[in-house]
Amino acid sequence: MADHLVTGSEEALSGPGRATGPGLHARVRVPGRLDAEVTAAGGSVVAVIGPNGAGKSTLLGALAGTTAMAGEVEVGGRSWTAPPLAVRHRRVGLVFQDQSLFPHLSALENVAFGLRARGRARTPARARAQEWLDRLGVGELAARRPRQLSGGQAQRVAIARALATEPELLLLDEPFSGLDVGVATALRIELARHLADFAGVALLVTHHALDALTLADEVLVLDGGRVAQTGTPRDVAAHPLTDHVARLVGLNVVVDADTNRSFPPSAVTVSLRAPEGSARNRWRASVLSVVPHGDAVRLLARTDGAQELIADVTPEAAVELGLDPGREVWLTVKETSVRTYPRTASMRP
Ligand SMILES: Nc1ncnc2c1ncn2[C@@H]1O[C@H](COP(=O)(O)OP(=O)(O)OP(=O)(O)O)[C@@H](O)[C@H]1O
Repeated sequence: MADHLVTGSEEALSGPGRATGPGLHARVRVPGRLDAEVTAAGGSVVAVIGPNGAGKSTLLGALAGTTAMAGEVEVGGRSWTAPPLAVRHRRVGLVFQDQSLFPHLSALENVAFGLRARGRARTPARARAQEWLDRLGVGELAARRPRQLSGGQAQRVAIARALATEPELLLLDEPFSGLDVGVATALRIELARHLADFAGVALLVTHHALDALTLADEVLVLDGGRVAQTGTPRDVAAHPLTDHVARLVGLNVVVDADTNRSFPPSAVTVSLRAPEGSARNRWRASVLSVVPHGDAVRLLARTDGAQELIADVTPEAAVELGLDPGREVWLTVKETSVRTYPRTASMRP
């Protein structure tokens, strides 16, 4: 049975400033790679997160029609799979990490290309393309070829190209990776503005908690080709069900029978001697890495039970305790810092 995801909540539909348009319902099966169901309301932004190989790109490829799948895809109440709709007839806008702009075309021609393919005459297509480049802040670069653009500029052109055709589905596969932090931040803010006006469904594959928290209305967590969790960014960040998401949002999660127990790294005490307290809240562990983290030092350690936990300690404590990789330590957390929640696959009914 496919895992089930319901995204695009009532709040997403009525949320401030969100345009609404065609929604998405898909049940996607790609043997050995993905078995998932996605429902998202028009105007919603769904962050797709999960570890490497989880099936994120496979999901986007199946929706775009470039990856063969079984199941169904329905956009705006119209089936794209029965009968199969050719890739070029799917109203999809794609933005990838490596931009995928045509190298022999100028920025303007790249954006106009999609419009021309949809039957617009040359002059209006070029005028519209220029408008979109202007909106993305790269209007003055219209005549440049992709190789004459910086990574951030090229990604702006790619976003302009994707949005210019007014797609029903916008698929963004790690659009900020490979960009400098400052450039990525500026582009994230810019994209948030355009997504607010976007009436279709946007799926954003990302490895960054910040993207999910700032851009998305809903989060879909994939793991091993299955839907591991769905919910609002706030739900998922507060109650991560997978180690991957726990790491992404900077929390420790330990499993205890039918419950997850989560706690922040700042709540973990590190000592060299076995501390008092319940076995539930203390672990013997070996230090794996020690890195600066803001004003603190972040320690990653593996417990005797092979669980990886993170702890933040002061730089003084790190020196005093000799916290180098390989060091055997005890980790303790106070019960009052632990949040307990069920190990269910969805936070929503
Ligand atoms: N063209 C392909 N043919 C067969 N299997 C593939 C193909 N592309 C990916 N896979 C496999 O499908 C599974 C899902 O891969 P996918 O690329 O969708 O994961 P992902 O979540 O996007 O990962 P990443 O974060 O590393 O990009 C993996 O096991 C992968 O090895």
